[in-house]
Amino acid sequence: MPLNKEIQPGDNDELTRERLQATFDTQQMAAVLWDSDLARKRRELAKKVDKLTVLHDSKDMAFMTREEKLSENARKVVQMFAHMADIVEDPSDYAEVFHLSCNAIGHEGHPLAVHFVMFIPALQAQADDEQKEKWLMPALSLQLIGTYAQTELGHGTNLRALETTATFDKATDEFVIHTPTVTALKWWPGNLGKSSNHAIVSANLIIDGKAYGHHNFMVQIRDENTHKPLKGITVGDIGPKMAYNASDNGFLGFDHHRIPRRNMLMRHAKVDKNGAYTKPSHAKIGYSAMVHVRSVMIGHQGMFLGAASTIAIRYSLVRRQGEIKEGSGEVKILDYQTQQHRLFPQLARAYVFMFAGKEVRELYQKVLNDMEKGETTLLADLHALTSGLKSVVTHLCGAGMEQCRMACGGHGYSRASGIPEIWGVAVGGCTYEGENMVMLLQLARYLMKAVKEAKKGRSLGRLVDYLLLPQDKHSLIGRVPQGEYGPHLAAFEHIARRQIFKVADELAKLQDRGMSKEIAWQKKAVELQRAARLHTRFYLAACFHRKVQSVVDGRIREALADLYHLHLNYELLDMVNYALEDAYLKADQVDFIREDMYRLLETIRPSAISLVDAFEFTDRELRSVLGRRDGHVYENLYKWAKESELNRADVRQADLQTV
Ligand SMILES: Cc1cc2nc3c(=O)[nH]c(=O)nc-3n(C[C@H](O)[C@H](O)[C@H](O)COP(=O)(O)OP(=O)(O)OC[C@H]3O[C@@H](n4cnc5c(N)ncnc54)[C@H](O)[C@@H]3O)c2cc1C
Repeated sequence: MPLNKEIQPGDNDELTRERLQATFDTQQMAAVLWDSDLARKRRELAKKVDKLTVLHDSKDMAFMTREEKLSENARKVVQMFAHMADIVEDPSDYAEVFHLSCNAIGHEGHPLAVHFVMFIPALQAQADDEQKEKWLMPALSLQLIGTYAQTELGHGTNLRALETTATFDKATDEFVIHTPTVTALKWWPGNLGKSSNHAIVSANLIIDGKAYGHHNFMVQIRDENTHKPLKGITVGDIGPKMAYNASDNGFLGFDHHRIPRRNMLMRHAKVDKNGAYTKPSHAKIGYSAMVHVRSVMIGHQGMFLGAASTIAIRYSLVRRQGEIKEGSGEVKILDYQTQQHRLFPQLARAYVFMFAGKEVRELYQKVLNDMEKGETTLLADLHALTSGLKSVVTHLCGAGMEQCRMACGGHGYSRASGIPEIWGVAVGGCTYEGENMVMLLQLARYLMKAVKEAKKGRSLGRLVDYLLLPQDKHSLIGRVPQGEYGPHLAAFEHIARRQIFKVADELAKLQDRGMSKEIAWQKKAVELQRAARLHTRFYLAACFHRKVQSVVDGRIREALADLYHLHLNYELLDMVNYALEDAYLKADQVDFIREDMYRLLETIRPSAISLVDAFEFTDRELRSVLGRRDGHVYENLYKWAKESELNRADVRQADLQTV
């Protein structure tokens, strides 16, 4: 039995030869990436979806109009729920259901996406017991379909400036929801435009003329039977986007629309019938729905980059172009060092983003459990961690996927590669759930607080403990026996710590000179977001280290360690200017890192196919001709092109206009 369980009869010979070189069992590696139980569930689920033709794309999504995509995904999501009990082992297992959705529907969205990703988690976290009783079961059984409406046409990041109002009317025990200006229209919420009949709406709470800031309200927006917008409500779709075009992101306006007082989500903040307001125990407690999405999106981004890496690496093993040695025949493009240097670091990032996603989901679960008991100490840590990870991971994913696309040459630019669709979806993550730059600055604020504590010899939280440690003057990279990577990780730590303290000192100096705190912050904002990025990249490297250490199987651990060491080298070179500034690294050490990175590219090359096979993406899920598991790319590219709507007739009426 070959170690690589992906080998199947009928595969392209080149890929089979590649797969026979595997030094580890791909299914065991899949268990490290997904956890063994989920990996098993994913495999079984994919087989069931293969047999259920109602869940298959009726034609390639690339050839569909937006309206066709929306209808197609509405059809499939209904079928998905109708067959849910036969396909998934545990419908409450988010990861399993997400895998089903990736196979059946893809990444461009469906009418129930925000309902499950944001609406239900927001209800779970912010509704009180009585409200949960009323709305949660109907939501879970799809009697009501909801979205999360926070962003407005005029304001996204600056939540304090949101204009929608919820004014308490004591006489009727109701809130009056109103959109006072065009810029107050809710804008962007997913599945608002056409699909949802309810929305959790963020609005500025006003009682007796006093504003209490934005709070969340459950608002029915469409009739349950006719699906028509209710009186006083204007709702529609915001039009086509870069991607997510199977999703109906929408706009929403209210004309003095009345809802019962008890429609304010009251687990934390409360308003009684006399208009008395009780504030939440923690200022950020209402953000839990956003933190939830951030905590799942890290792993999803890892999956997106993993998918793009799978496509590009498989294709690079099928594609031959040019010769390395004249006369010895065309080589697989993955044999070029430049191609390896382009792709393997992206693969390593995909792995570590998946691992970080898992760590963060575990922390989120812990924070949720704590919050049930009224304990909120870890919420700030989680907020800081997810803010940094969300920003760094989405940014690096976007950049990494673009490398994957370019590595596929012209065919990468075709929708047949599948990369443009995944890329478009992935980079949306740079903006939603908190715009990246803004999130980095929020993490920077936390880091500046942590410096203040560190200077008093105290730690603000586990993730910033390292700020208490002394700074080494010089790195030991290249000065310890070959194969020891402790000094590499120490370099990440050093670079992050130095930048964090440096910018804290600079801020303090500006303020000592009489500059206000706010203006000083502006003067150092770019340096502050750099500090946040470096802190997060250290976290990611340390997370990779923890994962490698936790693996028991020797062969898996060795293969994973190669990827980890490549990651350390590649990322360090990417940020080497910080280590050169204070002469922490010397030029010969930088050369050492580079040479070791080139060595690792060669080491990883024979395992490349197995490292991507280990993601166990199905062809149905990848939706890529280039990334086909069996490697039969060319004949299928030709077949795919023939499906183009422009090929339906040899000559169309419009073609005659130009002759
Ligand atoms: C695909 C997608 C899906 C979405 N889904 C939803 C949804 O379901 N529900 C919902 O409510 N919203 C949704 N949104 C909206 C999203 O949450 C907002 O777009 C996001 O919060 C950013 O707000 P904005 O668009 O107003 O950008 P802005 O806040 O206007 O930001 C524009 C630029 O200004 C900069 N900037 C802004 N403030 C600062 C600051 N304080 N310091 C430094 N720089 C700053 C930003 O860095 C950015 O570069 C979605 C958006 C997208 C793209």
